Formats: sequence, C-alpha cells, structure tokens
Amino acid sequence: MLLTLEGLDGSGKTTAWRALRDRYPSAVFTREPTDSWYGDAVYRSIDDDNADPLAELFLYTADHADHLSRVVRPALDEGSLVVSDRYSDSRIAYQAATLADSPLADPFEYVRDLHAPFSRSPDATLFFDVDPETAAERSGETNKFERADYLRDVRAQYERLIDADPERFVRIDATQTRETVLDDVFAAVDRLR
Ligand SMILES: Nc1ncnc2c1ncn2[C@@H]1O[C@H](COP(=O)(O)OP(=O)(O)O)[C@@H](O)[C@H]1O
Ligand SMILES: Cc1cn([C@H]2C[C@H](O)[C@@H](COP(=O)(O)OP(=O)(O)O)O2)c(=O)[nH]c1=O
Repeated sequence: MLLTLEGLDGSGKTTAWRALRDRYPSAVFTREPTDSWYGDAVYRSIDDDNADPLAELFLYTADHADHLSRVVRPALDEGSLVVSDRYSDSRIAYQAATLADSPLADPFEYVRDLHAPFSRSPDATLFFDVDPETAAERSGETNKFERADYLRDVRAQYERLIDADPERFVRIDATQTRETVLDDVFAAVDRLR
C-alpha cells in the first residue's frame, strides 16, 4: 500500500512522517525531493529564484521517475507499506501554481497528464490542512515557495485535487496541537491499513 503525506510547507507532514516511522518500523519511509543526485538538482532549482518553472517541473518529474523505479515500485512489489513525505500531488499543486502564467492552457491538467502514463497513484493520501499564513510562519519562509500569497494558490490546487478524487484523501486539521494532529494521523492510518 502506498500512503502519501501532502500539504503546504510547514503543515506538519515531516513531523507526522517521523512519528509514523517510529510506530510502523517495518514500513518503508521515503520522500520527494529524494535523497539522490536528482533530488540535489531539484534543491538547486528551489534555491534559484530565477529558475524557469517548466524546467523545474521536469527536474521534479525526473526525480519522481527515479524514485518510482528505485524505491517505490520495488518496495510495493515486496508487499511493504510505503509512506512518502510528498509525492506526485505536490507537483500537480505546486507546479500548477508556478506555471499559472506560462503558455500552458491548464497547468494542473498538464502536470497530471504528464504523470498518468508512467506513475503509480497513491492508495491513500493524508492532506495536512493549514491556512497559508500559518504554513508560511511555521516553515520560516526559507525558500521561494514558502510565501503566504504563493501558498494560497497552491492550496487552491490541492482543493482541486481533492475535489477530483475525494475517496483517496483524508483531511487532517493541521492547525491543532502536535499531539492532536498525531492522534488523528494514527487513527487514519490504522483505519486505512
Ligand atoms: N501541530 C503543530 N503545531 C505547531 N507547530 C508545529 C505542528 N506540527 C509541526 N510544527 C512545527 O512546524 C514546523 C514545520 O513542521 P514540519 O513537520 O517540518 O512541516 P512540513 O514537513 O509540512 O514542512 C516545525 O518547526 C515543527 O516543529
Ligand atoms: C516534491 C515537490 C516539492 N515541491 C516544493 C515544496 C517545498 O517548498 C520544496 C521542498 O520540499 P520539502 O523539502 O518537502 O519542503 P517542506 O518540508 O517544507 O514541505 O519543494 C514542489 O514544488 N514540487 C514537488 O513536486
């Protein structure tokens, strides 16, 4: 089973991912951007305020393709529970927002269709729902994606994803205390497994 954690920067995904790792030690824990040279290339682009948004999309997508073949598919083939901190929905939500002013007619559909022929959809996704202001504050606004006005656009793209596939998503109220968020996460994962 492939479980993904999605949400704005600072929504508490990584905190939950670590807690789940302690609770389910036999599962495979992974993330995007990955810990590989493709992931390094992605982080170089994140740190470049002038990166071309389309070039950036393809860097992230290359990292995803490598992640799928090297980590995700082999682990799923062995029957493992795979938990990924960010996955394809991050691309659809974030790059649809960065590509809003590009020549693409509908960046959301473009990015989604780019993945469809080769990717593996998550079986379930926890969406850490937090307002863009709290997200920007918690993340410390350390990169170009962590500004509240941009995160507002990203959140709207996530809502579009949830509307298109409501059964896959579990919405977690990420404005609650850490303890309550983790209780909700554990309850959701226990139910899904
Ligand atoms: N429920 C919460 N309430 C307040 N602060 C939180 C909560 N969950 C996480 N944090 C803090 O917010 C920051 C971002 O959390 P993190 O888990 O790294 O988010 P993400 O992986 O979604 O960017 C960290 O400093 C973390 O300790
Ligand atoms: C995986 C992915 C991440 N991102 C962005 C979200 C983050 O701002 C940044 C790095 O991701 P990450 O390190 O997961 O940030 P955080 O822990 O703060 O959520 O890359 C995309 O724009 N597209 C993607 O496909």
